[in-house]
Amino acid sequence: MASDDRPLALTLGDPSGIGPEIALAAWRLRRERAVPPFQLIGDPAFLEATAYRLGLSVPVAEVEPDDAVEVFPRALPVLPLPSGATVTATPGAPDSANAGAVVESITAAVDLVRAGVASAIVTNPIAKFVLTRVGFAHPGHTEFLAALAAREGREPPLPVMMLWSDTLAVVPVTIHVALRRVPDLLTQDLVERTARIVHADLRARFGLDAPRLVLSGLNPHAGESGTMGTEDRDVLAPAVAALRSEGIDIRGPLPADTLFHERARATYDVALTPTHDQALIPIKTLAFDEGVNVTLGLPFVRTSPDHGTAFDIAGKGIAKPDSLIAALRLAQRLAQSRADTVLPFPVRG
Ligand SMILES: NC(=O)C1=CN([C@@H]2O[C@H](COP(=O)(O)OP(=O)(O)OC[C@H]3O[C@@H](n4cnc5c(N)ncnc54)[C@H](O)[C@@H]3O)[C@@H](O)[C@H]2O)C=CC1
Ligand SMILES: NCC(=O)COP(=O)(O)O
Repeated sequence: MASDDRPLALTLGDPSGIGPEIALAAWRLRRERAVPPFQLIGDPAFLEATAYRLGLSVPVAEVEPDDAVEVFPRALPVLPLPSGATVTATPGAPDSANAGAVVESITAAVDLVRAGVASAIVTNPIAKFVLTRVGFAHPGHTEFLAALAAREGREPPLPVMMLWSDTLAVVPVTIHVALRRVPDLLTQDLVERTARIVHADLRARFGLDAPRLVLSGLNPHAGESGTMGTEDRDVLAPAVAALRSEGIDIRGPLPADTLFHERARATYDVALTPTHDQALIPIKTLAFDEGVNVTLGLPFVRTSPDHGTAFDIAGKGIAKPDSLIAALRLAQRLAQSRADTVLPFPVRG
């Protein structure tokens, strides 16, 4: 089967969050917004009940993996969980009783992609604490998917989180870790490996011949020559020098506070930052509804909306499906990408 013909695998996410309702909304907008065919991996009866509760006329069809594309125009295809687990959930009230189903949906999506039945994975948001309190060992999808991608006897790949939009693309070098741990984790090796993956994936999957990277500093004023912290001078600058000597177009470390205004954004394709929030605050400010979370460095394509479970609005029917739709569309394009396909990186100056 050609990659164009395969559906995307959409995970359940936290069933008490907005994932199920934005999946229903995305399906309703499939024609208007050219949403590519997807199948949700979960409990068909739960999706049906969610549609009913919200007053949405969405037919839900229980499918086999190969049926989704044919079914998609007329019904939301839902593939039951391999274990047959069912789901009950109260919107806005996360319950670790569903942790097994949430995790199983993710592993099933990876299995579908591995088997060549789905072209890419799109994940609905999970609440990390709901899973970790029942022993889930990974801080997020990004790290879990890398563990699932590991080949026997080999180190798992280094997963790289990129948040992408038409306005800005950003990569946090450290991801889900406490701020106080960042200086220790921010090694020259990590910066270099991260930048190499970003460079390679922007070329191979996003079709950019010569991606322009920048790296922000960790400290105020990128350390002000070592007077406000030494990591910028002693760790980040040598990483940039080494990467440049390999032919990677990267500048930095540059002061983070002046890296995200419009003229600065026109000078690069993607900004790498030492910490999670240095990267995610600007993109969620500029493009919250359109932003997509893409995991680079994996042997398969995975995207996700940029937002979380939004328990505060779950079940109210007001959650916007835009970021999920952007994630579905980007996943399809990346799965089909060839070297001659240039995705709209916004920031070409
Ligand atoms: N990819 C994933 O699985 C992600 C999961 N999370 C998880 O989500 C949980 C909640 O995180 P928060 O920091 O509260 O962020 P959040 O993104 O869930 O919510 C932040 C604010 O944005 C609003 N919002 C989010 N998505 C929206 C949408 N589609 N339409 C309208 N309004 C929307 C919410 O109502 C809330 O006011 C956390 O447990 C976190 O771990 C957060 C980000 C990504
Ligand atoms: N803040 C981004 C986020 O939490 C998404 O994490 P992941 O579940 O995609 O690893």
